[in-house]
Amino acid sequence: MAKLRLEQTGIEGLLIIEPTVYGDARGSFMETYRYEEYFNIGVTKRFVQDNQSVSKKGVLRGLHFQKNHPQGKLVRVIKGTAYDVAVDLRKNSSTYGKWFGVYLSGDNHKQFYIPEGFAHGFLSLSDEVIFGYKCTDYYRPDDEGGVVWNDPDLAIDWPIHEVNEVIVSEKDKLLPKFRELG
Ligand SMILES: Cc1cn([C@H]2C[C@H](O)[C@@H](COP(=O)(O)OP(=O)(O)O[C@H]3O[C@@H](C)C(=O)[C@@H](O)[C@H]3O)O2)c(=O)[nH]c1=O
Repeated sequence: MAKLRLEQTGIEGLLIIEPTVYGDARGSFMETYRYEEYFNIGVTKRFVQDNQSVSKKGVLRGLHFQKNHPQGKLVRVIKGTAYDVAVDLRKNSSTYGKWFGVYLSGDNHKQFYIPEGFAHGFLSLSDEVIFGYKCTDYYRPDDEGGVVWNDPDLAIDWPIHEVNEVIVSEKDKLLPKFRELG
């Protein structure tokens, strides 16, 4: 059974989840998603897509969202360590414009549930980060939105001192600022 440990983040709906890990002489085992148990702690949307990315140290992906078909995401690091950030873009939220960051690693097994209505991104802090996530809606390239990672108003405290250089895609360098979002 999953036996989940839950941490609140101070932002409604945004959850840190720690599944139980069963270690034995062979290695370890954990359930990374189980519908009814995750539903009971607030992960209520169905998932329709699973993704995996591999990143070198210093790669920063984000901050991304979909405009008309928002995706909730259950994210985790399978191998390596990343600093993962969600920004609340829900206009009716008391924490609108606030960000929350958490270290996710293959060793701490933490999962981050980012509901619909957030921008999401992460910074890879180890030589290789294998990142896996489930999404509540399909990827639609024509619906992509984003905010530039180093937006001055969001002022995200990325741990860039832990990497030699920050590597950002050309697409992500051109993302608008938070105050330019409609
Ligand atoms: C995200 C995504 C990308 N792709 C393709 C498009 C492109 O050719 C290639 C790389 O796409 P990107 O540069 O957008 O990948 P990436 O920068 O890793 O995008 C991801 O970033 C993180 C932070 C998220 O939160 C995700 O939702 C997603 O936006 O993969 C898909 O086919 N399906 C997908 O779901």
